[in-house]
Amino acid sequence: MFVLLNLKAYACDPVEIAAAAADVADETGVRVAVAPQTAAIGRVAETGVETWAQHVSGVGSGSHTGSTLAEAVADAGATGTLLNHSERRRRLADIDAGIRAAERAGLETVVCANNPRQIAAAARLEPDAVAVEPPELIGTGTPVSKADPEIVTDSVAAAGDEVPVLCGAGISTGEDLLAAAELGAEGVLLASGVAKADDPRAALEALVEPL
Ligand SMILES: O=C(CO)COP(=O)(O)O
Repeated sequence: MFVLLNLKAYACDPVEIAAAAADVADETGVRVAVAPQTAAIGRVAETGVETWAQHVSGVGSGSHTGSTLAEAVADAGATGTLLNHSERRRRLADIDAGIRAAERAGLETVVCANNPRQIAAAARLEPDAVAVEPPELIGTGTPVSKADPEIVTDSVAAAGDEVPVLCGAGISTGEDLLAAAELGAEGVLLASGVAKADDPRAALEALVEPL
């Protein structure tokens, strides 16, 4: 299972969480990546943890003020990027351009979507993986794998054989992770369960413990 930890814009210490994630990955062999704020990518990557961007713009270098270049986040140490997160929705053409920009920069891509229909469309754009996250469950602590297991199994079917599916929203425990795996997800995307925890290291350790 791939554990992709999205720190969003939470008021957490990204380096402390990244160092804990690097240790947990080393100690358990579980693939754990951290997606911090863009400005923290370099500092997070220095911990040795697999580092992702939360978003890249679908542009190359040029006159694009305020954009986030895929090449720039790759230079800073990121090896992958989320695209079209529920809190950063893009139009289809922008998602396509974002995937192509990420590919040019050598970044792995996970395209997020709300439901199995959107997962089918996202998978046709040929990202490395897709992630289904029902927006109504994000940040609730109610795991998608329990509240709406069919959205995961239907997304796995919709994505087809070629594109792995992650699931997210409300995932915070090892039990949630196992449930996601049983539904066919190859990873989880999570945020508040670790980023807002009093002890993020302990939260991460407990999360991967049953794997
Ligand atoms: O949006 C998410 C991850 O990208 C899920 O957030 P929560 O884990 O806080 O529900």
